[in-house]
Amino acid sequence: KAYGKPYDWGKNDFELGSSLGRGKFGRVYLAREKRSKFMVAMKVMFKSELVGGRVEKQVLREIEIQSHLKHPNILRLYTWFHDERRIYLALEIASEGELYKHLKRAPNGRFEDQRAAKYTYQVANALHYCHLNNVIHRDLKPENIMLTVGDDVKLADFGWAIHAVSNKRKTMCGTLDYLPPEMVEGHSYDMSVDQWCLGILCYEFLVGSPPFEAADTEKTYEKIKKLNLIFPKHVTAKAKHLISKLLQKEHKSRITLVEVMQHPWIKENVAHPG
Ligand SMILES: O=C(O)Cn1ncc2ncnc(NCCc3cnc(NC(=O)Nc4cccc(Cl)c4)s3)c21
Repeated sequence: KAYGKPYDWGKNDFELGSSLGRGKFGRVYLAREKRSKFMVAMKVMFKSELVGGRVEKQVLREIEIQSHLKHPNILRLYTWFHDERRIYLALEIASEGELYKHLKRAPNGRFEDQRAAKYTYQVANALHYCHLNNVIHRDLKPENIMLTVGDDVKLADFGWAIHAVSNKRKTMCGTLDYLPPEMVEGHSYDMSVDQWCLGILCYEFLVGSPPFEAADTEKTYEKIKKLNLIFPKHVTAKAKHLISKLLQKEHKSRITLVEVMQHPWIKENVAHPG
């Protein structure tokens, strides 16, 4: 083979194993690279479905973005390839699957401060790395965050969301809850949309549901624009301070990801951040 030219991987390099989960656009299998015996999570998508869903460009953008991102809290996309009918993504394995199902299964459907703060810190760290690489995730939510066997989170799915069929959020507008005001109002937006989403995520970790959840689209938009933030009494003052500093209507008033990682609520609840 020509040296210097990256090896072009194909499906014959891998043995597919059991199914790890199913999403809107395909299934995920445990897979092993034959020569090295390296294990991956192989996401297999049908081109016909992607074209139907008009998301093929997003998958290609995701591949372009994610294959260049290397960070301990971002799920690695090792390689990808396609045959006449399917596209394959060879992904890092996060054996605990989607964080969403762990949130639903936690006592009272919410995380304690230590766990919520640890995951908030790790997501802020991953987002900070993305922003340093001019990547805006824009679709942050518990379904797009994977959990490892070591209880660390991995940001995933830099394209469009897929949902594991079992614990899919009931209403397909789950993403809607996370939309910042500037996106609801169709205004221009910048990197700080991720800070807004991190605020929604942190709230959902501590409360078990997003702050502006409502019965329908219109009501959710109204609550986002009105920004009436109500905290249950178990949420501590420090946590409320951090979330309120992220859920600012004015993008420029949102605290930075570095300030999130240094916030007293994080310092107090995360053993050794960094
Ligand atoms: O819990 C599970 O779902 C199963 N499971 N269990 C363990 C495990 N370890 C790693 N990954 C898993 N699942 C794949 C997670 C994804 C990461 N990146 C993605 N990207 C994507 O779907 N892109 C995409 C698809 C269709 C259209 C468009 Cl626009 C974009 S999916 C795992």
